[in-house]
Amino acid sequence: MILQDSFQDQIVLVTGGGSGIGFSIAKQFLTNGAKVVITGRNEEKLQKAIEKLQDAGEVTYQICDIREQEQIQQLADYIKEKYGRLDILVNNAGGQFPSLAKDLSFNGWTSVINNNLNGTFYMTQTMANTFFLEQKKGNIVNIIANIFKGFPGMSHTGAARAGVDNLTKSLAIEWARQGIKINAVAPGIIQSTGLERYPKELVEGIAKTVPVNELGSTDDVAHAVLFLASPYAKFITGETLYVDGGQRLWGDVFTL
Ligand SMILES: CCCCC/C=C/C(=O)SCCNC(=O)CCNC(=O)[C@H](O)C(C)(C)COP(=O)(O)OP(=O)(O)OC[C@H]1O[C@@H](n2cnc3c(N)ncnc32)[C@H](O)[C@@H]1OP(=O)(O)O
Ligand SMILES: NC(=O)C1=CN([C@@H]2O[C@H](COP(=O)(O)OP(=O)(O)OC[C@H]3O[C@@H](n4cnc5c(N)ncnc54)[C@H](OP(=O)(O)O)[C@@H]3O)[C@@H](O)[C@H]2O)C=CC1
Repeated sequence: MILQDSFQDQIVLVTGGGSGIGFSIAKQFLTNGAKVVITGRNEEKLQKAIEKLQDAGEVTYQICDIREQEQIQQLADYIKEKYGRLDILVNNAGGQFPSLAKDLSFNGWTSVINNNLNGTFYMTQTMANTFFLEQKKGNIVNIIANIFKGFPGMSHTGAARAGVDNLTKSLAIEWARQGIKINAVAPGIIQSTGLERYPKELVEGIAKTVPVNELGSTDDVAHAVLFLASPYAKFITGETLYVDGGQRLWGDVFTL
């Protein structure tokens, strides 16, 4: 993507940047001149990612569970001390597991809501209060999922991501006059480390359920994120961009 140095020396935070989609987002920002902080819960994973990313530009990591408000404030303090500002937040960290609603324990439901809805809100509010509202400038991109027709088989994450989809619209308006833009990217099925954790029988042949007959790549998602964070999208806010090969419009994601 030609971005004409749009991200030169911009400070970018990518949650869950140690693997998969988040790793590609971090790499693309670095390649386009940004300084990037990646976060996650697993230090070894983050260190390995830094080793692979450091040739592309200035990148550091912080351990931060997005469900832990104290850890999020510590992360904000780290960025404030190191850079004095934050330009772009990518809320990519998240995850869930397949389960029919009837089999979900209350704790299983809560863990997925916490991970994908509450964690995203905690991170967004903390970074807005610490940086964006004071700066009167900021750009937020939330990674959600294909929830266009609901998410049968993963109703917990469907509910959580629909919450983030709507939060994106609300905050786009609440913060529009403060120079803050917020959009979302909804990936379809992406060939990534995350997908490797799903049962084989669910994933086998899944590309056939995608109209374009292939899975997306982590770079496909990263390109959409960079577009929304770039000046090319300066008049776009409160929007969700589907990166799904048309899947939201056609058939089932997986057989129940
Ligand atoms: C095939 C189509 C794919 C569709 C496209 C989507 C793809 C992706 O999003 S891939 C990328 C995402 N990566 C992941 O999803 C990572 C894998 N998931 C997780 O790491 C976890 O599921 C978690 C983060 C969502 C939950 O972690 P945590 O809160 O630490 O969970 P606990 O181990 O404490 O368990 C809490 C609660 O949840 C139940 N549970 C956890 N995993 C499963 C499971 N695989 N199946 C059923 N139930 C599960 C667990 O049993 C606990 O409940 P209780 O037993 O009642 O206490
Ligand atoms: N791959 C796909 O087909 C799709 C993916 N998505 C979403 O895209 C995002 C990236 O997924 P993908 O790259 O595929 O999968 P990964 O599992 O590789 O990435 C998820 C990342 O999030 C981090 N993470 C998860 N929970 C937390 C938490 N509580 N606090 C901090 N970090 C956390 C993980 O790091 P660590 O383990 O170090 O905490 C990991 O780096 C996720 O939100 C996912 O649900 C949505 C639709 C489809």
